[in-house]
Amino acid sequence: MPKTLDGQITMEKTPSYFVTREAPARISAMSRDTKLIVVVRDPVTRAISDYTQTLSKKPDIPTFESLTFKNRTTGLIDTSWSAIQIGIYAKHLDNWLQYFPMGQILFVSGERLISDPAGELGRVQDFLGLKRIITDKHFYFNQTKGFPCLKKAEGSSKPHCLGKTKGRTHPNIHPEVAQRLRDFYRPFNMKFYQMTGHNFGWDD
Ligand SMILES: Nc1ncnc2c1ncn2[C@@H]1O[C@H](COP(=O)(O)OS(=O)(=O)O)[C@@H](OP(=O)(O)O)[C@H]1O
Repeated sequence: MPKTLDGQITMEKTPSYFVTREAPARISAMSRDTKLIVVVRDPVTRAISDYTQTLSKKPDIPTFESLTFKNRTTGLIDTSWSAIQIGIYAKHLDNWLQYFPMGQILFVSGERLISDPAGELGRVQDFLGLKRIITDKHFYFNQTKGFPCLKKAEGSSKPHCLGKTKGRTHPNIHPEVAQRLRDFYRPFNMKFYQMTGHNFGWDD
């Protein structure tokens, strides 16, 4: 990490940090004051999104259903499959709380990042002790993309949406499979809501 000067904030983003066992100890050893931001979304949608991303690179992988279950008849879920494992947020958070207090971690709602990007980024700016520079006026909803986009990209006068790999169409998952996954995640989600003091609304 480069040294941060007064008035600067150094940021580093890697999706796998949150689920990497060694990450909290290593980051804490580097700087105990590091602020941590984690974007979380409904773990069922997250698993399907994860699968969709893998499928786009390896079209020959088995179906989502066959990877989800260890045993389809009993409904036993394969928790060793990373797409499932990553969504057990309470378990991963437990690991971080051994090294960082809750006040140093901000959980951003992936759903609200889409429905109210300025509101969610407002929380991020407050958490980082920044003035709320990014507001509603920076975004518009792009009907073609189906997502919010920036009215102007940084250093440009043109609108900017995230790339093609963000916001892919998900395959249809059998409702029974999705329901079984909802039931699986519910207790972990409840624990996560309790730990963070925030109901993300995935089980409403
Ligand atoms: N504004 C905007 N535009 C496009 N996409 C948006 C936006 N805001 C959030 N999202 C959601 O971001 C999801 C992709 O991010 P990833 O989690 O794959 O990013 S990363 O690879 O972990 O960095 C992606 O998930 P998928 O829909 O499954 O592709 C989106 O739902």
